[in-house]
Amino acid sequence: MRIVGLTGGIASGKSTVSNLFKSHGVPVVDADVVARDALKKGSGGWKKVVADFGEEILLENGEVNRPMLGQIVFSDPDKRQFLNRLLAPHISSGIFWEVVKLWLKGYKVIVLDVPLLFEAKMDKFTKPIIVVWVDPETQIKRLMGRDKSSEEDAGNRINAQMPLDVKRNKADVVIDNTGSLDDLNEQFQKVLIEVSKPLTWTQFWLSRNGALIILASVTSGVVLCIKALS
Ligand SMILES: CC(C)(COP(=O)(O)OP(=O)(O)OC[C@H]1O[C@@H](n2cnc3c(N)ncnc32)[C@H](O)[C@@H]1O)[C@@H](O)C(=O)NCCC(=O)NCCS
Ligand SMILES: Nc1ncnc2c1ncn2[C@@H]1O[C@H](COP(=O)(O)OP(=O)(O)OP(=O)(O)O)[C@@H](O)[C@H]1O
Repeated sequence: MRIVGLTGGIASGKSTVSNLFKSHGVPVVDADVVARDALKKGSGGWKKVVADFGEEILLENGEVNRPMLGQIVFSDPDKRQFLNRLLAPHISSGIFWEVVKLWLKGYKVIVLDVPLLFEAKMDKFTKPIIVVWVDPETQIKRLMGRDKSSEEDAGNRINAQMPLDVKRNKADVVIDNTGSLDDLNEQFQKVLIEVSKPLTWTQFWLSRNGALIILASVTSGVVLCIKALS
């Protein structure tokens, strides 16, 4: 199985690229969705967050007040690190099980859309790594436009992540999303060809079909040995 890493900065366009992958039949595991599940009322992550941040971060219905928690953690690096440490085990296990589900379904290529792929050191499990890059002016403009946030809030969120230029230097493939959606789509078509190339042998043996071949070979080998010895 080929596990493609998709990352970038906040509002650089990862979800937009994810949607292109999905529309071409390539499944995507979205770490933001997994992280949201990890904070759902009653979950393990929710219990830890309520215990440590207090009930004042809850809405009346008992769900976490995400904008309020965001205000707290994106303006205070220590609190953000603390939240990251609380949620990291829940997010990584959630991603792991999503990958297992797709493996069982027999997908050969899947995409992990993880904003903090490098920060969380998950890059070592993915190849190739695609970084969606935008220039700083476009990034803050799109972030403020999408979230209806102030320049200060948007700046705090951007500064909470590894600089996008550093991520770009760590990439196998860079998508420059500073231009129009048509420009993005044009670059995406080349990326799609790249990630759809035949699997390497290692990736093949790690896929469900590869594992089934190994299992069938081992089983028939054992049966033949037993027959030969009896
Ligand atoms: C603080 C929270 C509640 C704010 O929720 P909100 O709905 O406002 O934002 P949302 O979750 O949609 O995240 C939007 C973007 O913010 C960035 N972001 C989220 N968490 C972090 C973080 N801890 N550090 C840096 N950037 C982050 C990502 O680029 C993400 O795509 C939420 O972001 C959260 O629970 N974060 C911690 C979990 C986490 O690390 N998520 C990232 C998945 S790898
Ligand atoms: N090429 C583009 N031209 C114009 N707008 C774009 C382009 N690409 C993305 N956008 C817009 O920019 C905003 C951010 O894009 P998107 O949500 O895909 O970013 P993201 O990297 O997934 O963000 P996050 O880190 O918050 O999950 C969205 O409103 C999206 O519609």
